[in-house]
Amino acid sequence: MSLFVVDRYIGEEEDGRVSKESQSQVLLAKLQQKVKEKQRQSLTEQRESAQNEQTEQQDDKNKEDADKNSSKDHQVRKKRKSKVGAVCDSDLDNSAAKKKRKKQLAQDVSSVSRSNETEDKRAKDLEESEKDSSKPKPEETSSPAGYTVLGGFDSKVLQKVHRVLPQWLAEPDVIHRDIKSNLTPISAVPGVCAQLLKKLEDNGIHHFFPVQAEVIPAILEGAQHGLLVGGGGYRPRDICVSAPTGSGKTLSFVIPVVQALMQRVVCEVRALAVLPTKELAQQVYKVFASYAEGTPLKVLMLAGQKSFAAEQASLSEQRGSVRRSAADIIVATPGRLVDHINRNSGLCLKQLRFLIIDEADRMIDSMHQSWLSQVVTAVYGSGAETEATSLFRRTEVAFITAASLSPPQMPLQKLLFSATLTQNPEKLQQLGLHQPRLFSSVHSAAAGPTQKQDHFHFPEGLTEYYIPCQMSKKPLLILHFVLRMKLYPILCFTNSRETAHRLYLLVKLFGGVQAAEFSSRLSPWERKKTLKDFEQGKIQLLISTDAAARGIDVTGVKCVINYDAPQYVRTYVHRVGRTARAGKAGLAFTFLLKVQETNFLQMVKEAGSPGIQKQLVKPENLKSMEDRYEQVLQELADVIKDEKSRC
Ligand SMILES: Nc1ncnc2c1ncn2[C@@H]1O[C@H](COP(=O)(O)OP(=O)(O)OP(=O)(O)O)[C@@H](O)[C@H]1O
Repeated sequence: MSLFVVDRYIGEEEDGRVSKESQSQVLLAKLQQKVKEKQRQSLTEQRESAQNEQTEQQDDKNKEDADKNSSKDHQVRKKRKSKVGAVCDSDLDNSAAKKKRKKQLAQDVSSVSRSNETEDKRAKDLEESEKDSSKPKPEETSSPAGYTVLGGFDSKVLQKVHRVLPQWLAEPDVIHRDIKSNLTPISAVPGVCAQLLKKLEDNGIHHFFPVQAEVIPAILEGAQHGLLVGGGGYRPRDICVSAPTGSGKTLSFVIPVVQALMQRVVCEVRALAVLPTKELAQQVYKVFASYAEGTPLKVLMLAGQKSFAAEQASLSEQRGSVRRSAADIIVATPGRLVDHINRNSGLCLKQLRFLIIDEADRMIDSMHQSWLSQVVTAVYGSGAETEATSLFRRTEVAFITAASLSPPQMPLQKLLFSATLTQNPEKLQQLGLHQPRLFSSVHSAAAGPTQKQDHFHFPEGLTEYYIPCQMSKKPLLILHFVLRMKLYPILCFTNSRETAHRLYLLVKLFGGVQAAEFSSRLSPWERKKTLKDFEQGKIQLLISTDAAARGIDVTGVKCVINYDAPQYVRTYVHRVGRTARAGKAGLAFTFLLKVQETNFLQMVKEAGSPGIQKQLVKPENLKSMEDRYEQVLQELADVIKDEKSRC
């Protein structure tokens, strides 16, 4: 048996420090232990078999001698019968045989002791090597049992293996992060049709943001010869976009998809956008619906806002004797989408051309729900009826050969968008991307091989602060912040819905600000209404769980407060990204307990934050609020008690 030591990239956490407890060492130690057990076992077996052999040999000898003796006795007895005086001769023979037997026995004993000596020596060696196991020697590599022992238990320096990204990840098309100084007039971006340009103008959009100026032409290029083939007659490349929060990623897929589909003749589901939450689906649905207006395209949402039956009814319509799709573009959440696929509700994805995965890193994390594999099966799955009627062949991504290109291809192009797109190739692998092309504001190659995987760009207009505080003073501090600084509208995040609810009750009881809560405590309808009120300025302070951390686009949020520090850097990036959107300025404050400070600041720094400043609040500034605060705490206790009794 031989072991191979493979230097493997074991993640960024291990970078720079060699851990004794690293998985590979533990595994190696286990293997070595097993090898030693085997060696000991084989030694015991060898010793036993040697002893057995000798005992057998001895038995055989004795038997042989006995046989010889008996035949001699027989002859002697014969002779006795003939010669009486021959007795002495026979006695002489017997004594010679005894002597011979003794000599043989002595030889056997000495050979056994010799062999025992060798075995003892081996066992001794093994014991010694075990005692000295922390310092294995190279000679140990050849053991009697034929095992090869590699490595040892001493702490040796592991060879540092740098992350090597695939070329498409290492060398992306770079997107400028600074929106304001990199605006492109909408008419200067090639490929956008007059109808959509007018629509953009009508919506007050005169310039494209950097991400839009790069990504819109790239998607359009894949559809310039119609929906069947991309540039050069090949299947279009999948597109991944990693750009800061609020940089305008939504329009960068809405515009090219609407344009690519607007010339269609027959209504079929050709674009599917999947988003993690109902609220985000609703938001993207609105943008699609707005730009599809005035075209023949129909946009539909499958996110559980309506009943399943109502959604099912809206999916298709009867035209004469055939049922036809009633949607060209569907915006869905993964759960509802899978429901429709599994319950055969009439959702047909056989003509799907664009699969848009927004908040892609979050969607990859929810891949265990296998929503993507179900969509892909629905796209490529064979159906007798479609095979017969369809002009086009659908084949999953594979090697391109002359034969595979001969029939007209109906490709499925995947478009991925996120502010925190993972650079982990193993995670991206799950998406089955075809010759992907990455557009990113983070240039990995330029940043060097030691750059952390979780490295992101923050919006240019964002200013970050942290406020050191004590647990008991946090509620009072937030009241001070909200009521004194008046940076409305404020979006405040907590780590649980219970905290969000209590904080909301406290602020409401204290008075002086229009507050609301946003979490899974509310029904979908209440959540929708709350967001609308917040957008319209009816709510000045929205206290929310991470339900509103991602993607939610509320224009003009001036300030984000992390009442509870987020545990993960991605959560932080998305939370603070609710402000400083579309090139505007914004503030983010994070309350940090003493114990959280070091780790949190390190995490944010490593994530690529341009700098987070310390903001101190003098205790005397809180003095004037303390009496009222104590009184409100009493009232809060009563309200909570009352709520509990009603549950
Ligand atoms: N070219 C543009 N000109 C002016 N405003 C724009 C333009 N493009 C987008 N916006 C506005 O910028 C805001 C942010 O856009 P969007 O929601 O698409 O950002 P995003 O990159 O998807 O952010 P997130 O990562 O947080 O989801 C929206 O209010 C949108 O209307």
